[in-house]
Amino acid sequence: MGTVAIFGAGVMGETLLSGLLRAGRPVDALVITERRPERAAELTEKYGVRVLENAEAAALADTLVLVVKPQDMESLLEEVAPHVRPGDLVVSLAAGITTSFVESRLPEGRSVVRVMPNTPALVDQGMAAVSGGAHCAPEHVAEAEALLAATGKVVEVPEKLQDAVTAISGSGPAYIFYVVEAMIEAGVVLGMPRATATELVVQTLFGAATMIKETGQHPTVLREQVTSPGGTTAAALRELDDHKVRAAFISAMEAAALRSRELAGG
Ligand SMILES: NC(=O)C1=CN([C@@H]2O[C@H](COP(=O)(O)OP(=O)(O)OC[C@H]3O[C@@H](n4cnc5c(N)ncnc54)[C@H](O)[C@@H]3O)[C@@H](O)[C@H]2O)C=CC1
Ligand SMILES: O=C(O)[C@@H]1CCC=N1
Repeated sequence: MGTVAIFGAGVMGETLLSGLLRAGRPVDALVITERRPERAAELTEKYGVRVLENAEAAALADTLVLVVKPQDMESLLEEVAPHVRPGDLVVSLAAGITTSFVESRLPEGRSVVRVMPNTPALVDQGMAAVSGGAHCAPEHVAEAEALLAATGKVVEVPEKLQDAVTAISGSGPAYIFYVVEAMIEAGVVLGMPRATATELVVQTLFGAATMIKETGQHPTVLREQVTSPGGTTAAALRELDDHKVRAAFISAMEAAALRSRELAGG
């Protein structure tokens, strides 16, 4: 088994690291790099993983997974580029960063896969989309898929759809947490103790998500089943429509996709 190096062990780097370990990858087949020494020490203590400098890790690894912020990608690529050999695979998880951006900073002909993961990977319920670059064979894409499959579902998409993926499943968990926060606040306004409101909202979210997944029915059908004529749900949904919540979601996700397109430009 080749060595996987994770460059940048923040939220998403740790999520991937812990997922690979849970999936049974030996810790000595993994290394991380991390600019913040206290963060590196924390992860070594927690997982027993080796921490190397970027150049050392690049020289050692066959699979290089880049998990720094888009703004830090340029300088990271400068450090690792001289050490990326022809058979290596470079996997970028950074929002907005295209395969051609990465390829152009590496020696000619290197294999690059762009991935958009999400944080539910932390509980093995991730959703990731992968796209191969110009010098990728199907086995390179399959290798990246296998890495991400350790933490959830993976689909392959044409790279031009990656900004949309970022807006849907990459940022998506944050929209759901926002809705959950709002529903808990509403419960408190209605006189419910916060802990009980939280329990009711979280189980309702879990139940609704499970219904969508397991019944295979369209969300519109499921929503109609809850909406009695002249009842409480109809009263609530009219308020949501009056406040243009559906249109707000579309605008919000268009803004996310636009921001993803901007990020490679710095
Ligand atoms: N957090 C999320 O929900 C998602 C994040 N992503 C992408 O993952 C990437 C990382 O995001 P987060 O983990 O949230 O950010 P983060 O800020 O938590 O982690 C980035 C880590 O990289 C380290 N770092 C920066 N430059 C470095 C360098 N040159 N060498 C070594 N380490 C370096 C930082 O110290 C930090 O710990 C971003 O590009 C983001 O677009 C993608 C999908 C979801
Ligand atoms: O907010 C961001 O830029 C990253 C990408 C997707 C989720 N978080």
